Amino acid sequence: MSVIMVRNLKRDYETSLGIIKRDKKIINAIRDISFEVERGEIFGLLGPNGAGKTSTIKILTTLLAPTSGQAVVLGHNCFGEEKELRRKINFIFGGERSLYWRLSAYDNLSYFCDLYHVPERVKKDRIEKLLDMVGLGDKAQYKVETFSKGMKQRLQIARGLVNDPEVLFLDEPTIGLDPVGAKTLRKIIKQLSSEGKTILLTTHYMQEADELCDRIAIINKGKLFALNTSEKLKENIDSSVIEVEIHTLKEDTLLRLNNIEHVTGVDVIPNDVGYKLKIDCRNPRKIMSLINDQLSENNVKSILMREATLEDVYLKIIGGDYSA
Ligand SMILES: Nc1ncnc2c1ncn2[C@@H]1O[C@H](COP(=O)(O)OP(=O)(O)OP(=O)(O)O)[C@@H](O)[C@H]1O
Repeated sequence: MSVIMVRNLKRDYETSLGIIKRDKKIINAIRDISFEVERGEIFGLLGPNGAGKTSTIKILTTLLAPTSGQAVVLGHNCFGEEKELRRKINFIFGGERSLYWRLSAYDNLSYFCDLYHVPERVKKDRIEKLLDMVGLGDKAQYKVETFSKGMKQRLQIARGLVNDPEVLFLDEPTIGLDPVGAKTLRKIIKQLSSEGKTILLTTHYMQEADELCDRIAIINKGKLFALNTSEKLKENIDSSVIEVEIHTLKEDTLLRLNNIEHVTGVDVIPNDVGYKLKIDCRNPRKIMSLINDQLSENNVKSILMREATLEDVYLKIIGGDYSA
């Protein structure tokens, strides 16, 4: 049985418009999403702002009722069996301020242990172990208000583990962290998964998703657009990219590039130099000189060849369409 099972999930919000708020508008935040997550998996939900990621996590963590469809975690219905489920899961919303800043790190965790009815005989050991795990063992008695953002975020992770949850939901866990802080957090997330915890996370950082996630779901406008391992997602798009920076863009350049055999698409991104052309292709070595020929009048500044990244996949799927 899958640890998380989402089937034909839908969630609408009703909002009022205008000053006297008589006009109602329905927002279809989740239109139709289905996926399953297995035990020990790190599962990533990617998508632009407003795609429906947080709403999905809120439903799975029993904080929001679905409009229709099924959301089942650890065999418990997320709507109707909240009490049983809440003991076994936990969640962390990146950048949240659920910690008590006037209390020490230890006392914060102690407070949250009590909320989850963690037995006194295991409480002290668990708190110490968690503080060590997130690298705050020597800061146990320091007040949270003296902590940096990264330290607070790591304490949030510890807070999310006080009830030893089987499933952990992380909404943008590394948002606002410096590269070292984010790396430390990713290491902790991997360690948790290797201990058998199931993790569902959202992130806007493609490299992070690539490094962490066993499987990735890309959603947009409340619908699932792709679901697979990062490797398979990359294989499914044409697997190489030639990036060219040019000073000038001639009228027929794109047409000429698109006519080259093995070229499957060209994106134009204006930049400081003039334009960056992202040419999706197969057999890049074979067509490199042809591309160079076609760009001879475009004042080429640089040209490089690389394998497709998860960001290429994401941009291809989401395109420039950000309207929710
Ligand atoms: N309480 C609410 N009332 C009305 N509309 C809402 C509410 N919460 C979310 N929405 C709308 O639902 C849609 C999905 O929002 P959601 O927060 O789930 O997206 P998201 O993918 O998490 O976005 P982000 O990456 O910006 O966090 C958006 O159009 C949003 O404006």
